[in-house]
Amino acid sequence: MSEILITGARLYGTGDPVDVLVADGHIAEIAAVGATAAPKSARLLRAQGRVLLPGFVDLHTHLREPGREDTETIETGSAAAALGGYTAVFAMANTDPVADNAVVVEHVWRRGREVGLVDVHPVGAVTVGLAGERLAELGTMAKSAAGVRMFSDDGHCVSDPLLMRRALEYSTALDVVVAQHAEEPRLTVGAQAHEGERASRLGYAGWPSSAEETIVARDCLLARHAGARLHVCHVSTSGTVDVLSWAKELGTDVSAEVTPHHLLLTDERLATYDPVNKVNPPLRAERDVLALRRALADGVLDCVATDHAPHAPQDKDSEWAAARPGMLGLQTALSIVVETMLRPGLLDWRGVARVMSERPAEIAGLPDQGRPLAQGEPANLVLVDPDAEWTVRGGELASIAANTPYEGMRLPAVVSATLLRGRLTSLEGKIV
Ligand SMILES: NC(=O)N[C@@H](CC(=O)O)C(=O)O
Ligand SMILES: [Zn+2]
Ligand SMILES: [Zn+2]
Repeated sequence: MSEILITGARLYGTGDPVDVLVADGHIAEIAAVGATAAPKSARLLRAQGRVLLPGFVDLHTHLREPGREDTETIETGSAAAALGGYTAVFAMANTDPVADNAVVVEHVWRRGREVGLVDVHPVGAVTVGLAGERLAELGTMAKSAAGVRMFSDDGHCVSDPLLMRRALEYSTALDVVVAQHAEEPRLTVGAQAHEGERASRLGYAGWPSSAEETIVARDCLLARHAGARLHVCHVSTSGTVDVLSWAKELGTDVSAEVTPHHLLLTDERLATYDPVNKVNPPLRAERDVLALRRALADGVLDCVATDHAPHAPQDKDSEWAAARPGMLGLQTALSIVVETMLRPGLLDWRGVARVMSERPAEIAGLPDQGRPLAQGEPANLVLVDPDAEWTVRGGELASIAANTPYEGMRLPAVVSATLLRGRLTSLEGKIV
């Protein structure tokens, strides 16, 4: 395998620029500029003082294959991930057929390997067909070639407490994590938007914060009693932050993610009537956004996950109530984190590495991702130009779907290059 010499990179955005020699899929050497023992044949990647970080890990992606290849495929989603700086993604189980058995998870895993742009880890469904009635065969999926590490009915809440309890108990024996889409369905019947003044003025049925918070509180208690690990998907309210903070103080083994869109956007977007802003859980109030940012900075929220959710134009460009919830996220995540966390001084680049790479890799138990930038470590890397800006155009993103809420926005930070096990997967906005 050919060597790559990254010259003049700043590790975690700090200190003097250094040279990083990548060989055989690993970091072979880190030395002062010009001081590595790089062979003449090594390919040069001029970093020009840009920021080098461990490759990002997304615990929450919808790749839509099998079933909705008209909106995204494992190939196009992998390309979006590589362009966004990701080296591993977790593909949610709400496909058609549902990833509730070894055949489907192995297909997703194999297809991800064939494409080879990012490690695609299938998430297994908790219940058969996401129907919330019977547990799926978690053990068979965990022991399959796909080696499933995370289970979720995402898109649906495992709302039956007995089923959730069983899933948590079972997960401890398999050493896997159950990720919950926290939404008490009895409280969100017909819900269209964040319950509040804006939704009622527009006549939309409200999605109350309590529908999320009650499930998170319940699941923290269930996980604690089962001695199990729980992961909470797409946290959206300040009340959930309070519940998580309490549960963590008690020593509950719970982790939680926040999406870029919940860190930036509020239900003010409802005024546009544009369903590109419709997402589950819904965009919330300013005070929620501020609480989520603070919680991500201080570790009550562990990581950022995109909830990348491609949708076809016919499922999105309709009246609000008929539109599907969800928005693209893989190629814009870093820029939104820079805009909402780094620029206001809530996180430095070290912190960005923590919330976008290290913590998600730990939560999922990936041994070769989110590793330190040090000699001998796997070369899963992303090089970021912190000073560059770009303008988002949905039609230019690698996804088949184009449903980005950031259309036309000018955003900070550009991914210059992504390396997966020492091989370039993206370079200057192009797939390699
Ligand atoms: N987030 C969404 O609004 N939609 C997701 C499902 C989910 O994450 O709950 C989808 O699959 O489209
Ligand atoms: Zn969800
Ligand atoms: Zn999701």
